[in-house]
Amino acid sequence: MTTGLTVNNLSFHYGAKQALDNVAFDVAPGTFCALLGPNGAGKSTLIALLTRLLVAPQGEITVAGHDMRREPRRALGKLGVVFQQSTLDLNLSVRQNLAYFAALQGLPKSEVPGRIDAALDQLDMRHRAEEKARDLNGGHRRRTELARSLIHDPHVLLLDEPTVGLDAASRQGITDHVHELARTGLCVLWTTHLTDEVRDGDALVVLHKGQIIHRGTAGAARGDQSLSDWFLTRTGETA
Ligand SMILES: Nc1ncnc2c1ncn2[C@@H]1O[C@H](COP(=O)(O)OP(=O)(O)OP(=O)(O)O)[C@@H](O)[C@H]1O
Repeated sequence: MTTGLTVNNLSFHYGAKQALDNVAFDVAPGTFCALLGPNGAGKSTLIALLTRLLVAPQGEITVAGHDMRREPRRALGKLGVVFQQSTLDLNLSVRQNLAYFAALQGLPKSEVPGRIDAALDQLDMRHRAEEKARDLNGGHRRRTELARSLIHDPHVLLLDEPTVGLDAASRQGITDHVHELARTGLCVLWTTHLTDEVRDGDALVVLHKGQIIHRGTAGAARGDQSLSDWFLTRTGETA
């Protein structure tokens, strides 16, 4: 039994359209895994299945040893998620957004203030805690969402193209920070179509037209080429 993320034999159709075809991979604790795929590869569908927004008729998903089909509450309880679209309530403060999520997670009330402070400290956001989410820039909103995703001590962190719409400095900051979280033992799955967010030491899963066409370490995959050129030769798409 793994404490990370395991996906086996996962397929999904939207009507006649096959979005995922027999997808299988795993991500160990302490690993930053980049799920790289061009537009339409199936990344969002995979994230929807991993978060149970969609349920696949076939295949297995295990989160920290909990089977998503048989023990969905336990599996989801070990997951932290940052969706592609912001899900902050812009009329609430940073602290209120996190408190709302803590209540949804059923965390004991007495623990909530301490957990919020610890999560905000991790993202260097404690000094912004009382500001309305509406008044934050895109990078700080993302950091707030990342802090929120950590508040219940997940074992597995899923991020669906988390840098979309951010400026270069914010993109770099979030990418660095999540790599650091993986170094502290978290199992991270980061979907992207941008090869510059992937580092040589990262685990790499390449999804193309619903199928996994490569698994390995990014540095070993690209060899002497840039990852972008390697990706182009494998998929015919630029990234
Ligand atoms: N609701 C839907 N109904 C029908 N087909 C869909 C639906 N959602 C996605 N698809 C198709 O499934 C395939 C995978 O889409 P998905 O959104 O998962 O890819 P993606 O890798 O996340 O792409 P992007 O980076 O553009 O978000 C695509 O061919 C897409 O057109």
